[in-house]
Amino acid sequence: MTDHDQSFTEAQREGLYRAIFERRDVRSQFLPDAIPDEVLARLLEAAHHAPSVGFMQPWDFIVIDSVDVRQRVLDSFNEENGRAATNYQGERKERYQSLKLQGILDSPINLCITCDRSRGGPNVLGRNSIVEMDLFSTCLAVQNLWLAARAENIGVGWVSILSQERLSEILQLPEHVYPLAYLCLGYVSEFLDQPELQAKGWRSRLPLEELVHGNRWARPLENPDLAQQLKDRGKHSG
Ligand SMILES: Cc1cc2c(cc1C)N(C[C@H](O)[C@H](O)[C@H](O)COP(=O)(O)O)c1[nH]c(=O)[nH]c(=O)c1N2
Repeated sequence: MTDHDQSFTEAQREGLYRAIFERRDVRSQFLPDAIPDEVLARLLEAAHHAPSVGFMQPWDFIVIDSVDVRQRVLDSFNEENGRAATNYQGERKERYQSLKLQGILDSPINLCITCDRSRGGPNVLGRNSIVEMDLFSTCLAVQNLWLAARAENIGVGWVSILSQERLSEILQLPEHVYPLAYLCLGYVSEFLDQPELQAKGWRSRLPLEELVHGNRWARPLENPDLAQQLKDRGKHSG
C-alpha cells in the first residue's frame, strides 16, 4: 500500500486518451524548428520506460542530425519506394505515387531506434520460447515515444520503405543490432484529424466490432452489451 492516491484524475485519463486518439503519423506537415534538448530528453526517457521482455531494454537511440546521413537514408527510401510502386497498376499506382511517405529532410531530426538482440546475454527471462520478444519490446519503446511526442506537440513519422542492409551500413550498426524504427521528429503545422492514408483515400479504419471475437476465431461475442459498446465507439472515432 502507498500513502498517496494512485488513481488517475478524470483530466489525466482524458489527456492519455487524447494522446492516443490524436497521435498521427506525420510526413507532410513538419516545421523546421529545432526540438529543445530537454524536450527530446523527455521523449527518450518515455521510450526508455517501455515494458521489455525480462527487463531486457534492448533499445538504443541514434539521434541523427547530419544532413549527409539523412540524404543517404533518403536515397535508400527513393530506391525502395520506386520498387514498391511497381506493386500497383493504373489508378492505384498513381495514387501510391502521389502519397508523401517520408519527412526525412523536412523534419529537424531523425531517430533510429534499434534492437540489440544480444543484450542481457543468451538467456533472457521470457524470451526462451519466442525469440522475437526483443523486437516486440522495442516496438513498445517506439509507441511510448510516439505518444509522449504528441503530448509535447511534436509529430513523428515512421519510415519503413528502406533497405535494412543499407540502413545498417549507413548507421554502421554491428551485426547483432537490428534497425527497428527509422523516425522523423519535429513540430508540425497541424495534426490531421484522421490518418493521412485515410484522408487520401488509400485505406480506412476498420470497424472495431468486426475485429473482436468470442472464444474462437470469427465467433460472435457472447456479451451483446460489449458488442453494442464497440459499435457505438466506432461512430465517434476518426
Ligand atoms: C511499423 C510501421 C511502419 C510504417 C508506418 C507505421 C508503422 C506502425 N507508417 C505510418 C502508417 O501509415 C500510419 O501509422 C497509419 O496510416 C495510421 O495513421 P496514423 O498513425 O494513425 O496517423 C508509415 N508511414 C509512411 O508514410 N511511410 C512509412 O514507411 C511508414 N511505415
